[in-house]
Amino acid sequence: MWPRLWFAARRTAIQGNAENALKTLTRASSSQAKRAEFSQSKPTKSVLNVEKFTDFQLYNEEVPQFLPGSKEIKNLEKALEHYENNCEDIPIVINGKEIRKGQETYQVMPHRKGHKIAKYYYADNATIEEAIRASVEKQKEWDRTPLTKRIEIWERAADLMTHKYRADLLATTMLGQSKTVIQAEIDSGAELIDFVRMNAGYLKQLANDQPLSPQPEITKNSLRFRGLEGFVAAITPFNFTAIGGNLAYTPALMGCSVLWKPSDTAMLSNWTVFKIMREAGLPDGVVNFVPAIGKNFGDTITSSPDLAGINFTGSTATFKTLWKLVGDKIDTYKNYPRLIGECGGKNFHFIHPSANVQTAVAQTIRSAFEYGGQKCSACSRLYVPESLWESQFKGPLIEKAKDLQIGDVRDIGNFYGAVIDENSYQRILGFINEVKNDPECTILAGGNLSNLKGFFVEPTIVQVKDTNKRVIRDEIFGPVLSVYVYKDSDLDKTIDLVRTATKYALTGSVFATDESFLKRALEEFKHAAGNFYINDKSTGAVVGQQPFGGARQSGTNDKAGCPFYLMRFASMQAVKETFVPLPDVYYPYMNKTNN
Ligand SMILES: NC(=O)c1ccc[n+]([C@@H]2O[C@H](COP(=O)([O-])OP(=O)(O)OC[C@H]3O[C@@H](n4cnc5c(N)ncnc54)[C@H](O)[C@@H]3O)[C@@H](O)[C@H]2O)c1
Ligand SMILES: N[C@@H](CCC=O)C(=O)O
Repeated sequence: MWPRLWFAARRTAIQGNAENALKTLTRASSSQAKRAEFSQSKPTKSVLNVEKFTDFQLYNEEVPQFLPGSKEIKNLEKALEHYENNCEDIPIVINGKEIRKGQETYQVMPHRKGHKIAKYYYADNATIEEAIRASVEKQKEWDRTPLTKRIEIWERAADLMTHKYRADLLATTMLGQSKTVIQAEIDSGAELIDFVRMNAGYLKQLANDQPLSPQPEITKNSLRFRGLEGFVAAITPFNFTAIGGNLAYTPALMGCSVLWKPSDTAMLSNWTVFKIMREAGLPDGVVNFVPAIGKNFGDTITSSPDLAGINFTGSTATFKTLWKLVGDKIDTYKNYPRLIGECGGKNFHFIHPSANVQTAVAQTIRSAFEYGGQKCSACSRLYVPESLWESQFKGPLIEKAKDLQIGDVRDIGNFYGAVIDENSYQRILGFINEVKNDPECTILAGGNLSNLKGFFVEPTIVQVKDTNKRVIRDEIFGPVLSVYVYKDSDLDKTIDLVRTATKYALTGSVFATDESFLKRALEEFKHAAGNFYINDKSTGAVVGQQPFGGARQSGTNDKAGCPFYLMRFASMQAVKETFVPLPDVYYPYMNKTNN
């Protein structure tokens, strides 16, 4: 009796009449009551609460104008005064405990290298291990925190960053990373706030996207988010405060616990982000602040069986080192560690003979020299056709580069400040000396450097005759632009060259008004850039508008600034809940009844 009623109920439900299906089930369950020892007597209810969201805050933060006398300028001036005159003592923070021990180190202002703005401590291996243990413990608890609660913290943090602490974020980024006010704002203001607010919005969208449950009275299917079991190491670069915040806190939003190793040369701004997240209500231990010597940190985290992921942005060489360490120890981990790495670039501007020259020149100057070329997306190789070069392009390009003023970032007339540190200065000097000694390279602008007061490098333009030169092939990460002038009749050959000349594939732009060429360019450069621009510069991706990342040696292309990025830090669990009993094993066609 019972199985027939059960299958009848299923059939009715499949036909869409849920109410009748339930009535049939009720009859079935009453006939079943006598055999309660085999099965439940009535349908059960769902025990899994799947949170649903309706309000998604998906909008970009407005960039203020910073006009003289404006409120934002007054606030900024005050904050700059404060951070210039108070050397902050930054601790290691593990599970809320502030630790001030280990090798003492200082962060200086790159444009005034004698001026210290922060003192911090390198965690030794034992301290890194302590942070790992604390993170692994915390993850179990944090992962049970409802999404709604986490999202509230992120939205509160975005508000704190927008209002109360915006000037602090900007000032610490300007002084510590030598950014002009506008470069600091598009990074530690707008982009950081966008990451924090929009990632919370993306999580709501993702959580709403639940699997099919065609017979919800009988079976409910759900997908629930789990953080990565163990800990995630966020290893972050100097050049974007926003990247530090995104790399450390997006895994946390998704239920992971994190060891954040900030860059030595972005310590003060990254510490400011950490403090804001703490004030917003993030429980202790979810993100642990662990400055350390890179190699010690890399060796220690990859030696832990609990390593669940590495969220890295920085140079290709460092990422490869980490990948190799993980590969060597793959048999020791409890999970397969997720490896997320956004790395270097050698980004191109390709000028077609039909291009609007004025735009192409202006966009190239901005892309190559804003923040002294220290964006992974900066244009560092320019291809110009012979038909435009001497007659229209070369003069304005050189003139504009020579016109750029560089110096202290507090002087608003300066286009950029200093490069980040002595290492960077010496690397750039190496490239410039190489081209000075190479008869196949001509310096068209700049080429002078000074590290007396700070690490200053003039905007430098180098024309190369041979595209195999290191200066047009390797990442320099400084204000050095290489130009190759191609014969108009060699268009096809040059396209090929642009595509294959480097190992990177991060960003690239084409400038043209010829539509058929632009359509062709979309195909030709499909794998040459993760972020591709038409008649726009290769820098300046906006969260939610141009999700960011490149392939080949430029990284794992996980596209920060869109919902897919969040999924890298989630290990989903599919849950099927069945509300009706199954008392027997037979199918109707078997024509068997229960005893
Ligand atoms: N693709 C992107 O989205 C993106 C964005 C920003 C910067 N970048 C790239 O970042 C680089 C510049 O940043 P950087 O100079 O800070 O890079 P970096 O590789 O020198 O350092 C990045 C981080 O790795 C740490 N580190 C160094 N050696 C380590 C090791 N052995 N183990 C573990 N950690 C180690 C550093 O201390 C720092 O925190 C450029 O190559 C740039 O193109 C890429
Ligand atoms: N997302 C930034 C680059 C970040 C890397 O340095 C841009 O698009 O310019």
